[in-house]
Amino acid sequence: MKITESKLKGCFILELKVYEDGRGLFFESYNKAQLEETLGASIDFVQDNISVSKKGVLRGLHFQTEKYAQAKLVQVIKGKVLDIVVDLRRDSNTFGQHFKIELSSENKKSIFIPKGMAHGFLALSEEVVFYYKCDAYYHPLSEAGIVYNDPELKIDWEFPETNMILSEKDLRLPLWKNRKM
Ligand SMILES: Cc1cn([C@H]2C[C@H](O)[C@@H](COP(=O)(O)OP(=O)(O)O[C@H]3O[C@H](C)C(=O)[C@H](O)[C@H]3O)O2)c(=O)[nH]c1=O
Repeated sequence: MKITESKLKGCFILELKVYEDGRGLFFESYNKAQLEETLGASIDFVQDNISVSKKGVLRGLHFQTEKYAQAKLVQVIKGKVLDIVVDLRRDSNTFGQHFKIELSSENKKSIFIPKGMAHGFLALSEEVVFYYKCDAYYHPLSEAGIVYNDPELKIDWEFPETNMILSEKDLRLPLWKNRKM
């Protein structure tokens, strides 16, 4: 597995080693020891999530606050997404900046997203199966987010806004300047 740090400190891109043969292929989607060695810290995921999205679905930008903040290991099992991570950490020199990457079942890349980040993705293929591990449980009262088209974040989703599909909840998410801390 090749691991490189993104421009957001602590957010890593994992390129998994794929073993192909006449039957198909195999790859380790998660290896605790290798990830902990990279992080220099322990990681204990407690919840796995799967979402299925059709082309144009945008889920995000989401995060959980305070003690329910989640670190995530995200990957695409089927299809392709544009994945976006926003640095919410006030003491970070990339505070307010975002990192974007294409994740797909083809490139088999995954990203480790540390606590203190907002996360979202846009489905670029007809169907996307998105799978991710979280190191804190879902806690609805701690759910928070930032609206996808916030004028300060200036995220280019590289997709026609008229073709985007968002939940009512996500359309009503606050601006960056009004986000829940
Ligand atoms: C996140 C979550 C949701 N739910 C329930 C709550 C709703 O009734 C339903 C759909 O939830 P939601 O619309 O928040 O799902 P997404 O829009 O995919 O949310 C995710 O979107 C982005 C990409 C993320 O990174 C977050 O982890 C997560 O917020 O599942 C649960 O039961 N457990 C959970 O952990």
